[in-house]
Amino acid sequence: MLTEAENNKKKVGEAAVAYVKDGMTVGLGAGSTVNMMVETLAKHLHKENIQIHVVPASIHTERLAKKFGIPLTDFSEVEQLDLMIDGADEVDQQFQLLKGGGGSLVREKIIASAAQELLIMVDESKLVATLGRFPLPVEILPFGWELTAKKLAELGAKPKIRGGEDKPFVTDNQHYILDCSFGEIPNPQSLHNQLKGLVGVVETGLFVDMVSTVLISSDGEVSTLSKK
Ligand SMILES: O=C(CO)[C@H](O)[C@H](O)COP(=O)(O)O
Repeated sequence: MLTEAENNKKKVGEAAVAYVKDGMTVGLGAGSTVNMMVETLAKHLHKENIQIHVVPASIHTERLAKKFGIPLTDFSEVEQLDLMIDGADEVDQQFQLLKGGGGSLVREKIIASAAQELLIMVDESKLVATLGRFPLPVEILPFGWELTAKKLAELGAKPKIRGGEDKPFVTDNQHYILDCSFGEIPNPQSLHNQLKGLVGVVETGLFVDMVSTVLISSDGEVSTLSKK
């Protein structure tokens, strides 16, 4: 028996796989919504007799795709993807995203930047007027992370090392993540630019002007918001 949250993830995943067509190269993000969607995608490919190739954004997503027999590819073979399907931690009214709660923001952003369309799956609770309720994940180099945290604090954040100082969480890229509470982020592009200007910052979880379509689940129903 699925919980309400799991059912919402299942339904939004079912809606997302309908965008996957024969011959596509598809990026798959990371996180619990994507995890649930991978099995649904495998069933969709089988049922519709569709052949695709997938670029996964995390080692975990890669393992899941392999488990369900979904063919993989990478950037040594493809330059452009037709579609990227991913989750998000927050979506604002301008379709700007805050991502990285699952720790895969760098690879997700690389794949999304190579995709013609970025399709985001969320439940209603992730829609916000302004980004910033969820602490912003910032991927950083482990070397000198304490200094990078201080620099982020000088820019107004309250940075916390993910996993704790004794055993920081290590990303698939062998980096750390600082979860940074900035309060409201009215101008995501400007904050992103400021953070990227710091030595030691690899990437931020702000995905600005990348999304075309957001699928939103609520009470087991899915609605679609598309950017004009
Ligand atoms: O950005 C992400 C991973 O880096 C995830 O897409 C985001 O954290 C949402 O995850 P979930 O589907 O578990 O709520």
